[in-house]
Amino acid sequence: MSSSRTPLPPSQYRRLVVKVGSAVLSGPEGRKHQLEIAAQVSALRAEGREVVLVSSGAQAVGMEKLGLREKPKTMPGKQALAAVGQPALMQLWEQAFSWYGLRVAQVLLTAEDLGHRHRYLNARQTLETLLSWGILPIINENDTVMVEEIKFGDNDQLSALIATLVGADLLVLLSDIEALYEADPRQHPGARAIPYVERVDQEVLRMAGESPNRVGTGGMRSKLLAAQKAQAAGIPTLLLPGTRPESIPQALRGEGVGTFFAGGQRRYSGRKLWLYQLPKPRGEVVVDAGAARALQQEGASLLPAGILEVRGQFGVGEPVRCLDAEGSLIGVGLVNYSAAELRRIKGKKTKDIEALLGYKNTDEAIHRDYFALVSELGGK
Ligand SMILES: Nc1ncnc2c1ncn2[C@@H]1O[C@H](COP(=O)(O)OP(=O)(O)O)[C@@H](O)[C@H]1O
Ligand SMILES: N[C@@H](CCC(=O)OP(=O)(O)O)C(=O)O
Repeated sequence: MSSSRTPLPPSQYRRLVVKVGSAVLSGPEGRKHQLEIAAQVSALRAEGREVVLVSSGAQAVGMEKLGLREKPKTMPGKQALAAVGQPALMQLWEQAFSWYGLRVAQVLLTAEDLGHRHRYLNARQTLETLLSWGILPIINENDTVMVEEIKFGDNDQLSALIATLVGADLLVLLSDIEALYEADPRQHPGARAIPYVERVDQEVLRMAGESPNRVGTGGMRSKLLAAQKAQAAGIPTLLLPGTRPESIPQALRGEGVGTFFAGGQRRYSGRKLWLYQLPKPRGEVVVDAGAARALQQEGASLLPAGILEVRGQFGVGEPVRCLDAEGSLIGVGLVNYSAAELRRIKGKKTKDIEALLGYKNTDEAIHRDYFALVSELGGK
């Protein structure tokens, strides 16, 4: 189950996912930064590295196109803005990379796309094909069709998922800030930069200030959560100033810029890692103490008998969070019964399932092979 990756020296990272935040691409210097990032990404490619770009900025570019000073507050407003900005954003990238003879491809995804295993694997094949053709994939969330329930959260989370999906050696987060600081430097100008983070734990998460910048979505906390997700996959993360993209080769040469988050031990691979990283479980099941113990200590599957409560609406095969009676997260798994069915068989013995439902799918509500325990991964 657990597998470890031998840490590579940064100079040998072959496959990189580079995420560019809206703040870097907007404002009077936005186009300049974009051109400079294209130059640096092209240089990485010329060195024989593969790059997948995750680019925010559809809404920021949309604001510029429409001459708006503030981002709309409503979801349809943001979606309409992204619809205006996304083609313009892609046009700018296409132009910028054409200087270096690089062809680009647009890939728009929703969390729902990566929340279904076969669609997840399909997305991977598409990205692998593009990379094998020497084309630079440029990914963004498909803002125009997303609704809150199927949203990734933000592109920091998306980039960590993509890094896992393509088996990247490194995730690079380009933001409008030099590094992670002890505290939000906007509120604490004296805060010191942190060059190295071994593990993203609660203490590190507390360093992040609450709100993002004017155009960003996630803020520093979301970058830390992305680094944590990448860490669970054994992938290191570099947080660098996208306003100075020459920081990318500097960091790869081992010069102390930005913040480096160690990759750590990969605890899971394949399906279990995917379950752990799932952006949006569809519902929750609350289990009794006996079931919690069986799941956590005995490596058992979850039987309907141990379920106390079923929350939300989900279908067969969809991911749900599993909580103990105190509300603590035990893990995430794929259910063998729908929410409506589980409500009818919760707390009941296995032998009664068929009589209650008129059929029996399997004995288990969640099979062990489709369940990822959060405790083994150090919290989520
Ligand atoms: N501890 C911290 N260290 C560095 N930056 C922080 C910290 N806490 C909050 N921030 C803020 O996070 C912002 C970057 O996040 P975000 O607005 O999401 O940017 P992006 O558009 O690049 O995704 C910075 O501008 C910074 O003010
Ligand atoms: N998909 C959105 C970006 C969302 C997002 O996460 O933005 P950011 O925090 O700047 O990386 C857009 O293109 O405007």
